[in-house]
Amino acid sequence: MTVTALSASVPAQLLITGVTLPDGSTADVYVDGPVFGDPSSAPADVARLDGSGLIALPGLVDPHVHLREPGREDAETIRTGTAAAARGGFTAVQAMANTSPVTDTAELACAMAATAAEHAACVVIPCGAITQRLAGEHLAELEPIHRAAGTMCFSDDGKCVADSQLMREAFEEVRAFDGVLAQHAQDPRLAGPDACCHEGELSARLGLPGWTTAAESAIVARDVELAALTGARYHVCHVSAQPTLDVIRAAKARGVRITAEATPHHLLLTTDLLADLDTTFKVNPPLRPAEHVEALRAAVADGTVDMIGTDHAPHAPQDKAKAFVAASPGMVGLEQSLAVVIDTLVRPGRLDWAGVADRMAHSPAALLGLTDQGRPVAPGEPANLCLVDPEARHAVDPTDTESRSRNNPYAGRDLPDPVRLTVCLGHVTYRR
Ligand SMILES: NC(=O)N[C@@H](CC(=O)O)C(=O)O
Ligand SMILES: [Zn+2]
Ligand SMILES: [Zn+2]
Repeated sequence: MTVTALSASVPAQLLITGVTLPDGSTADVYVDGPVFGDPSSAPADVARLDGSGLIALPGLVDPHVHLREPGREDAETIRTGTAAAARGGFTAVQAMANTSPVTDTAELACAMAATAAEHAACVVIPCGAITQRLAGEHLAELEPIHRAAGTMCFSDDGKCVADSQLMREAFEEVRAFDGVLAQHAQDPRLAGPDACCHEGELSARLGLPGWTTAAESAIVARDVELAALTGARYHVCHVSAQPTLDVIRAAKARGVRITAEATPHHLLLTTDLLADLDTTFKVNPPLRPAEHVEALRAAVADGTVDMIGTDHAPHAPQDKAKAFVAASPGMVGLEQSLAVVIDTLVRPGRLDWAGVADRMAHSPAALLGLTDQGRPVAPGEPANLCLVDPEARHAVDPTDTESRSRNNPYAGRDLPDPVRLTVCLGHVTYRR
């Protein structure tokens, strides 16, 4: 099993025979350098791979990962985080801005892109901050970041932009280049920095500060009005709660330009995992009861939730080995994202492979403005591929990872082990 940085390889030539495409048809797929070629034009001695029983998805795109570089390279780096991405089938990721320093200037966005060009195993898009230092007081260099780094998406993720007027001004600035604001929806008065458990019977019993679903849905409802007012695009990070889904449905019905993502952990895990106060399961927004998990699955299936975003959030051991209220929130997710989608949505018959390609490649690529990602697996298209064995399974081992961190909420769980091969713009970035 190998993971390779893009800069350390040349585009490959590879013929994958008899593979199943997302629409259910069978075809040969020919990786001819950076594009897919016509299989009948492949040379007789080309390297071959038997694709029977395998699914050829487009390379997956993750709109929400934390790579921790610069500032917390002990927890993750661009190299290790994108290696985990390649192993998870991803060919592009958006790196959130809550690094140290925060990605709030054009210079810092370009520095991240330069590091990625040297070390990354997939395409890395720097997300720009909405406000300077994520402090929620003054706007960051929105338009300069867009101009310098091609960034379309801006977010204070980790923090909520609570100031309505500042949010309005940010919408107005990104509207000019058709950019999008991605909100970490957490009203800081309803769910403050200590909030760490879904507000309900369990938070009361454990004595943990509650995180009401209204803290999420109220912010999204406000932002919908600002998106409608300004005509700008709006994206909801890591939706966790049923009332928020109602707000998103109503906004879409009104024609507001809104998209939303769900994480794999909110699609599988429930709040009762907090009963033993294991900080691995501490995350923002918190794990919710089963009725919210079910509502989220239905929303991904019907398209109310447009895409999957892992919110891959690696943390060093000492930041998790603390009292529950003091521990850092977040969990890794890149290497198990497709596995969780298969078990929660594909196997139960709620999403077909074309749906997976849409929620995990086409939709996030459109959000980020990536024209060469999330495209069909077809001759003439960019050679981005995630080759999937839908039957393989294993017990998840948190130490068997490309990530530098081990805060894996699926430890010991029986899950699919689907990714056989990842190809990014013709480069074989992962092969098992
Ligand atoms: N999700 C989390 O609990 N933590 C994220 C920040 C975030 O996505 O809000 C992190 O950066 O660790
Ligand atoms: Zn967040
Ligand atoms: Zn995040």
